Amino acid sequence: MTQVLEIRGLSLRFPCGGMPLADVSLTARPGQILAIVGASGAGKSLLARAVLHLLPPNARMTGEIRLDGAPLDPAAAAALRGRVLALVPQSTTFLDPLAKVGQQLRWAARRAGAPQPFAVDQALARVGLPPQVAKLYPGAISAGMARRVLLAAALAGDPAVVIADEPTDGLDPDNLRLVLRRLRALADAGRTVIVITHDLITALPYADRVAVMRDGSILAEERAAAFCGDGAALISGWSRRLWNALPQNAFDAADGSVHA
Ligand SMILES: Nc1ncnc2c1ncn2[C@@H]1O[C@H](COP(=O)(O)OP(=O)(O)OP(=O)(O)O)[C@@H](O)[C@H]1O
Ligand code: NI
Repeated sequence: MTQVLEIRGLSLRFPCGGMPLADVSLTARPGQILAIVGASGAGKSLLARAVLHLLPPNARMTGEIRLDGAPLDPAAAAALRGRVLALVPQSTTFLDPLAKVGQQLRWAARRAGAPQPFAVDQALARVGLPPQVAKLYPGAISAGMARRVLLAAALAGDPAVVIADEPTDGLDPDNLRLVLRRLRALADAGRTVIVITHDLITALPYADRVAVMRDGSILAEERAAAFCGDGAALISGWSRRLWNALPQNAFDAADGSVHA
């Protein structure tokens, strides 16, 4: 099973200017959750889409992406997408409004080569959804339910590499924990998991490593544990600024400011 995902010197340009990704290098490893955190517009979703070669047609990409050492070019990505390499997209509009949830999960499972018949009820239960949801159209479920349906669809074929783009957005605390625990369990079972989020505080207890992204660049890559305690193990000044902004540290900031 291919699992080590390496991104080297990845840059993205749009013809009308702008460089939404600038020389991004990252490695995601089996058995770990790599959290990619950054503000809105940092380039997190474009990075996810670049890995799967699902970019806007006018995007020009340079750099290298490898899966277990083999180049992940457009042809390789097309062959592996949805099977070995799964994306949980950020937008719930990726659900087909004209097909029932159960049908969409069966499609995802067939595309992924999962054993048939596919156990839709179990797939729903694993993301905290009752079996009746299978019979509903996306228009009849809430945004938080739709997000979990997208997760269930992405996981239908037990992919080796999972990139989840804001998988907890809009979820209540119980379901948020359920989703992150599910992703943690996948990593513990040897899968390679990337969680993209603007919410460091929520992701931190589940992550192994944290990459901090801003304006299309990776500013820092740290062990998640380095954000605990006094943050002395943090390597980068950027990470320290993030650490200062964690609620438990807000009033301990060296300069006394909440927004370090
Ligand atoms: N098709 C496109 N053409 C031009 N610019 C784009 C295009 N898609 C995205 N961008 C720009 O690239 C930047 C990064 O976008 P991206 O969606 O990756 O951000 P993000 O970090 O995922 O933000 P969010 O947290 O809001 O989801 C943004 O400034 C955005 O305007
Ligand atoms: Ni995004």
